[in-house]
Amino acid sequence: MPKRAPSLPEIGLKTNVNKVTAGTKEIPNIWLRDNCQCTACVHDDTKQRLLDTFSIPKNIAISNCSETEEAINIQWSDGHESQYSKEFLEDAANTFEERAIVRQGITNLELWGSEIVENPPRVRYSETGDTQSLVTDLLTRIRKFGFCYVLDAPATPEATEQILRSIAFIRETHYGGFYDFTADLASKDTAYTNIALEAHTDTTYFSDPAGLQAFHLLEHSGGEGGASLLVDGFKVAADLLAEDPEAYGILASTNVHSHASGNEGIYIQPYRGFPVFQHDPATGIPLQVRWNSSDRAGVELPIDQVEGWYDAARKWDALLKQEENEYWAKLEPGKILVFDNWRVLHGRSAFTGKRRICGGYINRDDWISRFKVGYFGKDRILERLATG
Ligand SMILES: C[N+](C)(C)CCCC[C@H](N)C(=O)O
Ligand SMILES: O=C(O)CCC(=O)C(=O)O
Repeated sequence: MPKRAPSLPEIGLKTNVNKVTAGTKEIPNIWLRDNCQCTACVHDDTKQRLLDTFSIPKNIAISNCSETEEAINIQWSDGHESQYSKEFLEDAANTFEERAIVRQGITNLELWGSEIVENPPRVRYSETGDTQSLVTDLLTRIRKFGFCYVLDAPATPEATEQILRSIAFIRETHYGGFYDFTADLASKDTAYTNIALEAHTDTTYFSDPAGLQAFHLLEHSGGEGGASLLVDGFKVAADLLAEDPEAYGILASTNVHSHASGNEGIYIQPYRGFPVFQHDPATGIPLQVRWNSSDRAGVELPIDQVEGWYDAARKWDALLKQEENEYWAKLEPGKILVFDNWRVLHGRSAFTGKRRICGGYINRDDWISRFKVGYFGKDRILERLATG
């Protein structure tokens, strides 16, 4: 569990002016009143605000207040009574980084390169059917490393789907929901061929790219090749930032468009362009790598200025293709690969023969939600909603 900030602000009351303070910060009455957690202000089941925020008088004041070791009790000038735990108030006064931890489900990231082949993150499927602890272990490793294997899984689409659905519902796309594909161009996308695919993230053409992606190789017969490639996009982005901050800045600030246009009647593009690298503006924490050269459409620059973007992208591409950043592995029946498509790029070598893979996409918000419940617990999540 992340440690609470060591220097927590002293929570107290300035009774002479009837203000709640957290260290040197005065907590505005309107925020306090609006975030009363009583069951008249917050629906006990749905956790939604019942209070009409703007029915609170702009000059709401503290009529009476008392402080205990753990909490602050307030009688408001509108007659309402509220109680706030000091931990709740500490959270409100904390740094953006601290407040983001529970909201975004943040753990310490383990960046990796090709050396991960020595000890890749993995969990073991157990016949016990206790998928809840399996899922928490699986997602904790994915949150930390960006990917994890599920070993000893039944080599069936059914078992694969069941494991994915124990995380969250599978995302329906124009490829269907749970996918089971071979090189037959059943969908007009190069994934459904046997050519090599360089490291990329999927669904850059969706406004909200798939969060998790899973591959379970069920069969590869009568041929060779088809090795799987993983690259830690956050690690390589950090390397680019260190080596060429200008190139990094161009890729982090230039919007790029993408498309999926191979299937009859389907011409998908996101509602806006997105940069290759995205961070949380409040904390600088890396959020997403969006990279797919095959599906790239326009670069959102005046045409006579795009060369700088290409120069920066060439440097990024070269780093992605450095052996030290490439983790190659042969997937096999019973070994399910699940990875964070917002961080880890994937690819494959060309292959011959019949090769069949099943798996699914899960939305970012849905898998992070499931991770948070297992890692932080419901109570901690709920108590941080107003202050995150
Ligand atoms: C088979 N499966 C549905 C996983 C992939 C479909 C193709 C994904 C596409 N090439 C992209 O990069 O988004
Ligand atoms: O066939 C594979 O191993 C990967 C295919 C792929 O990159 C994809 O489906 O996005």
